[in-house]
Amino acid sequence: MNIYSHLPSAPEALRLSKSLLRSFLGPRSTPAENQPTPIEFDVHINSDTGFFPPQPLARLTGPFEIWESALDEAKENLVLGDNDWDASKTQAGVEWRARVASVSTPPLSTSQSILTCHQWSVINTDGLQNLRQQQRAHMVLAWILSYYVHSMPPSTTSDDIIIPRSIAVPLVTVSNALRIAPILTFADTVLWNWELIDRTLPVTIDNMLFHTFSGTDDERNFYVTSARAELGGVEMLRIFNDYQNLPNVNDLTSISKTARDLNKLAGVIDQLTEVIKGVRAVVDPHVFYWEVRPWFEGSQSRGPDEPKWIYEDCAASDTVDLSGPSAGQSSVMHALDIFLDIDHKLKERRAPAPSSENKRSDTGFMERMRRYMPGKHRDYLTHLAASSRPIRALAIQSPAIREPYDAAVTALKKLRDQHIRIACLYIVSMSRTTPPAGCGCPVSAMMEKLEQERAADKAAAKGPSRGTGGNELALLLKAGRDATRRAMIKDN
Ligand code: HEM
Repeated sequence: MNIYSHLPSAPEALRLSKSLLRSFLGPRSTPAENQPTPIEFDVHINSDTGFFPPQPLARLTGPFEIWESALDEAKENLVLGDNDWDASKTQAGVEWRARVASVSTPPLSTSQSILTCHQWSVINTDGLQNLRQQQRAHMVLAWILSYYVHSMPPSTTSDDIIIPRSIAVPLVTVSNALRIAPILTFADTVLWNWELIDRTLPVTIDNMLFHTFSGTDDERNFYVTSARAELGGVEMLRIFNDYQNLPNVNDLTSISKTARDLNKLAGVIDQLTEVIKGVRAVVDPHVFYWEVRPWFEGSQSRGPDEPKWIYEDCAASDTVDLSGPSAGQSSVMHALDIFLDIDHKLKERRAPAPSSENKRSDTGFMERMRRYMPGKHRDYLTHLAASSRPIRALAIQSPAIREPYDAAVTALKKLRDQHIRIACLYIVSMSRTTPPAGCGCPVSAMMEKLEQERAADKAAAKGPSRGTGGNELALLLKAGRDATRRAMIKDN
């Protein structure tokens, strides 16, 4: 290793020395001793998997095997409830749901009672022996829940949707143990939803196989893209960790390292932007919008007039968090926001002042999304947020860090600009199209075109597009981008 390449040049050393003098007035550093290590938060930075478990979660056995087989069967046979062109699939859904719910409702007929040969019951989750088994149980039950709700034919009434106790009770119990929302989350679709293609090879993106609801490559590639961003983020976690563990933040060596690491961070964020951009090549927007995204909807994702999900035998279904999964629940992205001190809640006085649209947006969204993360990951974020050496404050005091800090913020702002474009293409534009047609004949094509025009009118009348969390999409994402820009020191 050439150590000279890591030393500052003469003018840079002069600048750093001046900065050092000024830094004595800056934030006080605290010794790094007795700091919890990332691994205590289930964040495996050293083994390169970050918020992913270091190995895939093993299939559950014993009494829990019934959940695993129900999920296998659902993946094989179930389709979205509005897919009415394949009667055999519709029937498979009816039978599967009856079996899962058999513990709630007595069988109606002899033919249905035959279906209960695998006896469903409310399985006690005390038998799950460790964190990994609890995570697996959450993932399997959350997928079963999504299959249960979204394979139902579209409701013609506003009646609540009852989630049978066979799913609801163990899901809520295991969610309480993990301190995560009792619904499909980013962890269930990305962090815990994979196995190794070749078990003799390490955990890398090319060696991970993701499972899907729709059976499409588009859905698989959507998870791969999110996973790629998540694994790319491990390098950021290392940077945050190194900074937290510096014995002192004010000496010349530390300032020089921090400046270098912030520049490196800007480079990593640029790579994540490329990853997000890359989704266009591998995920078809129409397939995503019509065949993948409906599986992600949570309770009342389409608005407050939609039927609510009620968890049988679980107290206070009304107050639990039941939004759908989103990369907004990725702990890596939250860690980045915390490290750079992005003020999504508009609590700080920063320039340029928030627009009236910014103020109208859902400023509590990012904080709410943390409740959809595993509790241990949230603890890591809390730990990071409690740092006694906030980097933005240090950058304000230390000219040598200011520019690299602003470079990292600029990179994150550009990432959010790019993400807005993607979200608009995949959701806002696609909401004006019609679902894929069952037949390719010219009459059908003409009917489809007419239908599309009608749908566009309807979409315009329906108001703004919503995220899976039910929020107003464009307003939310732009507010996040503007909050990022507001962190720039040179404008303040
Ligand atoms: C087809 C690709 C994607 C689409 C359509 C999409 C769409 C969305 C939507 C609609 C939201 C609003 C929150 C909600 O769900 O209610 C959101 C939030 C978010 N997404 Fe994506 N997303 C995509 C890919 C990604 C990827 C690959 C990342 C990885 C970095 C990402 C990171 C985020 C973050 C961090 C948020 C929270 C809001 C913010 O930080 O600006 N998204 N996304």
